[in-house]
Amino acid sequence: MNKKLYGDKMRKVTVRSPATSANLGPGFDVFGLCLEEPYDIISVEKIEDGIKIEVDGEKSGEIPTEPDKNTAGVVAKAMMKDFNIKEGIKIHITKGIKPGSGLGSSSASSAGVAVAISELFNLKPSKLKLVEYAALGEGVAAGSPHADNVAPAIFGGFTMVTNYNPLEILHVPVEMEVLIALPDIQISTKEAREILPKKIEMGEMINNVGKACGMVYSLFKNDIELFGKYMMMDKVVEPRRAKLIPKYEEVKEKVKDKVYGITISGAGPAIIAIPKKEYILEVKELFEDVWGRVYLTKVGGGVSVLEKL
Ligand SMILES: Nc1ncnc2c1ncn2[C@@H]1O[C@H](COP(=O)(O)OP(=O)(O)O)[C@@H](O)[C@H]1O
Ligand SMILES: N[C@@H](CCOP(=O)(O)O)C(=O)O
Repeated sequence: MNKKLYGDKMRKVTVRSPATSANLGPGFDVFGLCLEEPYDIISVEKIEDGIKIEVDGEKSGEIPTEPDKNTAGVVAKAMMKDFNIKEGIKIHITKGIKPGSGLGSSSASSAGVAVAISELFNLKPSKLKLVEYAALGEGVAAGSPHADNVAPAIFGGFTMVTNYNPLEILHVPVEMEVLIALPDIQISTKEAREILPKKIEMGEMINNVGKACGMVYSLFKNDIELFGKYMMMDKVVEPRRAKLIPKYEEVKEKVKDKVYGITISGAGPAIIAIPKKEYILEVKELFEDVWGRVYLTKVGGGVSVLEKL
């Protein structure tokens, strides 16, 4: 971090905002995991007035720069109003996370800008409050302000959104290596939510609550095998979205003895797997052959400040 004396004269803050993997099977709209890679780099700089947004990097041509349509702009606008900030800001986003990937691309911008603004104007909100602001961005990207990506992006580790209105987040720090495959297609979260049922059967509910409880228990017992087993047992969302991802079922079957768990990351098409140590490279190569891009990464610690000027 740049250690210049900034005091009141701080002009610019740059943060690294990570990808996140939501749902983890049975924890739809509740569970989220922060990843170390990929990530967006976001800087927020004071200007005279207004909110200006510039975007470059992965598929940046597809991302709106109007503040009301960009997730970062929506978050910035709300924070500046609530904290009565009279100056303007320029937000520069370098996308490292492909939009429509199932890796919380839109949320990374929301979470990153929330942290950068709070540092730049010395606002000191709680982490929970930052998640609340960041979740507003998801309203424009996904059509609902779900917080299961922004929560791990801000807290790091594994998070559970246990209540909306008021928002409640539980945080569990975890260490784990994960493989993320990114097939070369885009899935809009909004559309992947529309194919889900509005109501589910009692049996499906009992299954998913049971498996989700098992996953949380296994984290506290450090039992990665049990965590991965339950992660693959979602009966509600994953089976309905699996058909959107080419070769997903086929590959899942092929690697079932080489990973502790595998499921769709967020709304897809990204796939998250927890590989058994001895098969990491084998599974990585298989994913690369079928889907192209693969990240071998770890659970991360959340948005970090890179520079203050
Ligand atoms: N700052 C941003 N970063 C990424 N996507 C954004 C941003 N602002 C708005 N969007 C829009 O959000 C949508 C991508 O979000 P979403 O479908 O939830 O995918 P992801 O899983 O990658 O977050 C795209 O329509 C994109 O144009
Ligand atoms: N719970 C949401 C998560 C969407 O995550 P994203 O990374 O695809 O934006 C859902 O599954 O719809």
